[in-house]
Amino acid sequence: MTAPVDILVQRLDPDLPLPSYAHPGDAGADLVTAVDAELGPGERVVLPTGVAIALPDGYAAFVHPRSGLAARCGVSLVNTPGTIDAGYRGEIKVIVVNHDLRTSVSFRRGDRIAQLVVQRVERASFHEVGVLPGSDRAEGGFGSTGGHAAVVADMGSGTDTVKNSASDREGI
Ligand SMILES: O=c1ccn([C@H]2C[C@H](O)[C@@H](COP(=O)(O)OP(=O)(O)OP(=O)(O)O)O2)c(=O)[nH]1
Ligand SMILES: [Mg+2]
Repeated sequence: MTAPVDILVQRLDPDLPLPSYAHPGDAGADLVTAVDAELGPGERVVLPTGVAIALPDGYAAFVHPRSGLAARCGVSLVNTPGTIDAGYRGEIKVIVVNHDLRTSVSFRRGDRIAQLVVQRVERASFHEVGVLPGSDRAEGGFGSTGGHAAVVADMGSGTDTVKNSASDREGI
């Protein structure tokens, strides 16, 4: 295993843990909520985590959802992944959303709500040109290669459910 990157952490709430990996080899270090919260269907909230960090230059950290919360409760992050810049010294906050249409979800202080993935990032310098070099993909995008899911539109009572035909699904 490669040597870990040292990251300075300020504990803004002395009773809450530092970000921590559940297992060796995990990519994400879990973050906890510093406050209780209850989210109704479709609601969102910004939750404090009780920690601030100083990333080394050339790194960023990304706040990712936890798949267990997503699968069990429909909970994700509005801005997934949230970006923590190397120069940011404020408290890491997590913008949680309850995507479930029927069920509320509650969090208790100390619950693990998200995970922080630390990565090296490149800085780019942007050079304006009149014409870009050609490529095989060219301007194709947004499903241009096909193979995506069918759209099923419910047209309301008294009408049949309308499914897009395969030819409709070859891109937009
Ligand atoms: O989920 C997140 C996303 C961002 N941040 C903090 C760290 C980040 O460095 C800063 C700014 O984030 P971002 O650049 O995504 O937001 P912005 O809306 O562009 O704000 P700004 O104008 O401050 O850059 O907010 C969080 O604590 N949690
Ligand atoms: Mg920004």
